[in-house]
Amino acid sequence: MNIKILSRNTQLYSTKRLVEAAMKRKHTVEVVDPLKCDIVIERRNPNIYFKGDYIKDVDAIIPRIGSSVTFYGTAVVRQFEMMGAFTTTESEALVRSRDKLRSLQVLSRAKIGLPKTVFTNYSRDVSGVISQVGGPPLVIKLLEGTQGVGVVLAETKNAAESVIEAFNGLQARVIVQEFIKEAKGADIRAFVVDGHVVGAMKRQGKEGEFRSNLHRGGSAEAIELSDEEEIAAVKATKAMGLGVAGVDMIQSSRGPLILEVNSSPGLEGIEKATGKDIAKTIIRYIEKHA
Ligand SMILES: Nc1ncnc2c1ncn2[C@@H]1O[C@H](COP(=O)(O)OP(=O)(O)OP(=O)(O)O)[C@@H](O)[C@H]1O
Ligand SMILES: [Mg+2]
Ligand SMILES: [Mg+2]
Repeated sequence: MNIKILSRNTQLYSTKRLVEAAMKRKHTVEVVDPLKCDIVIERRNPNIYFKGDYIKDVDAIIPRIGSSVTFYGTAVVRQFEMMGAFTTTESEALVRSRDKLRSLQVLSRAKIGLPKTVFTNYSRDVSGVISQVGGPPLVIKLLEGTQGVGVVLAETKNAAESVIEAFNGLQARVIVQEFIKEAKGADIRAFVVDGHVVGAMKRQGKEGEFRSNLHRGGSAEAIELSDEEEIAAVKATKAMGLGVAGVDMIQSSRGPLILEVNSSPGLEGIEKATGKDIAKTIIRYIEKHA
């Protein structure tokens, strides 16, 4: 098959692994920087112009779209869809996943456990918002953060008020969320491909850090999910409409709670923690569906 990996950087671990896995299975594979693609639109003839030529006969694409280029990256994914290529991440699902508020709305309708979350447009009544989520300590998140940046723990009412007011002053939209203390700075990343959990790890934040993100210095180890956790991860991925997803959840006293569903989850952490060939699993998923 002719597979394109949409990625800005051929040297990234995930990109390299996907290229390697596709080659091993005898596919033709190329890394395409979505920002270097021109989208050509005319009657009944959707095209993409890349490096001086039109891209032709693509069977499948694997979008690896960073959150800073969501708009253009999604347009390129959509164009490949118009050209009839199979995609491991549909453009609609990609956009949906990039907005934490929209994601939580979709997940809540699908009856998936979530930390109680409040979104307010303009918080004249900051203290009302704070009491909605059960008072401090609470978590404040930028709507479009990633890698743990823009996720703040406010331990007192005063701290919560100042942080919310500061973000509002910067015109940054935030959600306010109950803090799940029992998680003790740990979370679970479940990697889902084609409706199945293909690997899972528990991440622990470094000493004194409530965020478990590996980019924030957390450590990871492979774990076996409980049935309840596995069902939650699969259900969340399905609700988001994603073929490949990294589902983040925390263990609470009332069961697993989903924090977010990532649509371009990195392969390095999960492959190193589990020793599994996740890249190959993604290529096999394409072989089954493209
Ligand atoms: N409500 C909460 N209660 C306890 N811990 C939380 C809560 N929300 C987030 N955390 C911790 O903070 C981390 C980062 O939060 P979240 O996943 O929402 O942000 P992110 O910036 O999008 O991260 P990612 O890089 O995984 O996309 C979580 O992995 C978890 O360890
Ligand atoms: Mg995220
Ligand atoms: Mg996360």
